[in-house]
Amino acid sequence: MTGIVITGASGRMGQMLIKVVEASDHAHLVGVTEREGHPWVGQDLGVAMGQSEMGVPVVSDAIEVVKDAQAIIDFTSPAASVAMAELAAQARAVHVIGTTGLSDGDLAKIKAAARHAPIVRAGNMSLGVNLLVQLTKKVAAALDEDYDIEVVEAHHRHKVDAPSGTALMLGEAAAEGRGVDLNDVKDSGRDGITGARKRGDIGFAAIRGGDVVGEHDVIFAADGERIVLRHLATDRAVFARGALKAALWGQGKGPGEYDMLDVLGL
Ligand SMILES: NC(=O)C1=CN([C@@H]2O[C@H](COP(=O)(O)OP(=O)(O)OC[C@H]3O[C@@H](n4cnc5c(N)ncnc54)[C@H](OP(=O)(O)O)[C@@H]3O)[C@@H](O)[C@H]2O)C=CC1
Ligand SMILES: O=C(O)C1=N[C@H](C(=O)O)C[C@H](O)C1
Repeated sequence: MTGIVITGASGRMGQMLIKVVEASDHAHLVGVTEREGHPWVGQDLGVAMGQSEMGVPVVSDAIEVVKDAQAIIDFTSPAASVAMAELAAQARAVHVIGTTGLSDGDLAKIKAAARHAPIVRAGNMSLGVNLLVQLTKKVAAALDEDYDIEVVEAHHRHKVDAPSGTALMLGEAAAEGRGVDLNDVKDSGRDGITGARKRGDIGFAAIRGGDVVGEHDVIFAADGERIVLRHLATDRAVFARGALKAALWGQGKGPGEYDMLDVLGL
């Protein structure tokens, strides 16, 4: 049984991850974290959730629980994930990072931590999206710049980052298929008199509202036809199941940065 720590236990993904790990025959919870000052901190997890005692502490200082863990599953905030990467590296535990909105500076710190322990990171941990990444690469490689590529995503009203991590994964896949660097062709947040679309650009658009779990379209639009590759997530369990799979897959792996394509063998 692999001992797991879940960070951000009260969050949308934290709660889903707790359910998925609790239901697993291959993993068990050794601790969960919440940010300092959160009302759950200091309580037993079961009691905090309004259920019976689980024997799992909710702590704000992750050091207390990471020492007993083989893997940490982390869907929180960029600052929290960077701090956790250092702790997980010290404990030589597998760190699964689902957090999105990471800056280049955050990514550099995560890369440094991965010199000491395995880190699996992906902006989307579902099988469906990772398959769509591969399909996007293939379609982009088959089409020339007569086909304008646009990535459109929709998420719930609470989401704080845009474009979504998934949209960026899909944009990077499209750029790779075309043999270009996304940084050179990325066009996001159009507003006002932006001028006509530049040939070869990869555009991004974000919709925020209600309780949308996560929807992504990759559109290849040419004169006379349009190809649309679409993924609709309707249940956060798809992300949580992928994250647990990554935590188990990472056991025994050497230090380094991995993604869900590695985990899923895609
Ligand atoms: N890769 C993937 O497949 C997916 C990625 N995500 C990403 O995961 C992240 C979280 O999403 P979601 O669950 O919806 O967000 P939530 O805001 O619901 O949850 C985040 C949780 O982390 C807590 N937190 C913040 N800082 C710390 C800290 N230092 N230590 C411990 N806990 C902390 C927050 O507490 P508080 O609210 O009190 O600050 C909150 O409970 C986002 O970046 C999102 O984009 C989401 C779904 C799938
Ligand atoms: O914040 C979310 O909810 C989600 N975030 C991830 C992203 O940024 O792509 C994955 C999923 O779409 C849900």
